[in-house]
Amino acid sequence: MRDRIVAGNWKMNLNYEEAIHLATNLNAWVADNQPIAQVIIAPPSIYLQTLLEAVDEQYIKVSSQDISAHEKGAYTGDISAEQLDSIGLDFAIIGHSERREYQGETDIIIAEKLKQAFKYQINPILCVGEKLEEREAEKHFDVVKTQLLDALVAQKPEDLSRLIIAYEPVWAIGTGKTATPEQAQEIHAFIRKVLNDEFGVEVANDTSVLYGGSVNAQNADEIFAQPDIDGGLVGGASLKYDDFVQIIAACK
Ligand SMILES: O=C[C@H](O)COP(=O)(O)O
Repeated sequence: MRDRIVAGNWKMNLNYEEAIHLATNLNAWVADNQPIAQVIIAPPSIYLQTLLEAVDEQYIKVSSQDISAHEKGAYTGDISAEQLDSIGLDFAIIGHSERREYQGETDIIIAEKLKQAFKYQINPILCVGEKLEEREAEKHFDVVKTQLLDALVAQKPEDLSRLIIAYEPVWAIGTGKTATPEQAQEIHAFIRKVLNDEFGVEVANDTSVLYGGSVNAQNADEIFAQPDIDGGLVGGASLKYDDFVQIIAACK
């Protein structure tokens, strides 16, 4: 059985008080409602340690939004896997399309980040997904396959048991345009086929593949009902308590 997961990527939103307020309310909701899905929050890095202490890890896991490709040294602003591990953090989003676009992250850099995560037993949420022009040119399967293989072939096979994948079509992120459940299912099944062909049936069957891109309280049910969609990576709607708990509850 694959893990069902709903992760909230807060991106660069919420001040300190808002972050504590949302995290503690979510923690209480999860404790009361015991959802099937593992709930993860990915706050800005400045709040990671505080939120690790503010929530109960049996209810909510805390994730970094990024990880350095380097072990240590003169990399101003970076946070290393070892540092994240040293505060007890178990998850990191890697290769989000906003970092690919605004920070120039390539598949080669992303492969290095994954190696660092695995070295320190951090579970990476690897983001892949095509841009609008790539979808319109019907290149989305090729783009996603290349992103997956470039990131994963360099990893040790035994580390792949920690892997979580998030398929996020760039044209659906923050735009209000969601992939239809059928479009999302089609590419999630394709991702599983690539995993099967390259890394074997166990990795294909056991890796949770999340959908991200304008998931909200209204569309979550239908998206999460697809057989190859194991949950969601949620941006905007994860900042609103009422919406996010409905999305968590929709992941059955
Ligand atoms: O990491 C989350 C995604 O970028 C989705 O963001 P969104 O739900 O605001 O479209």
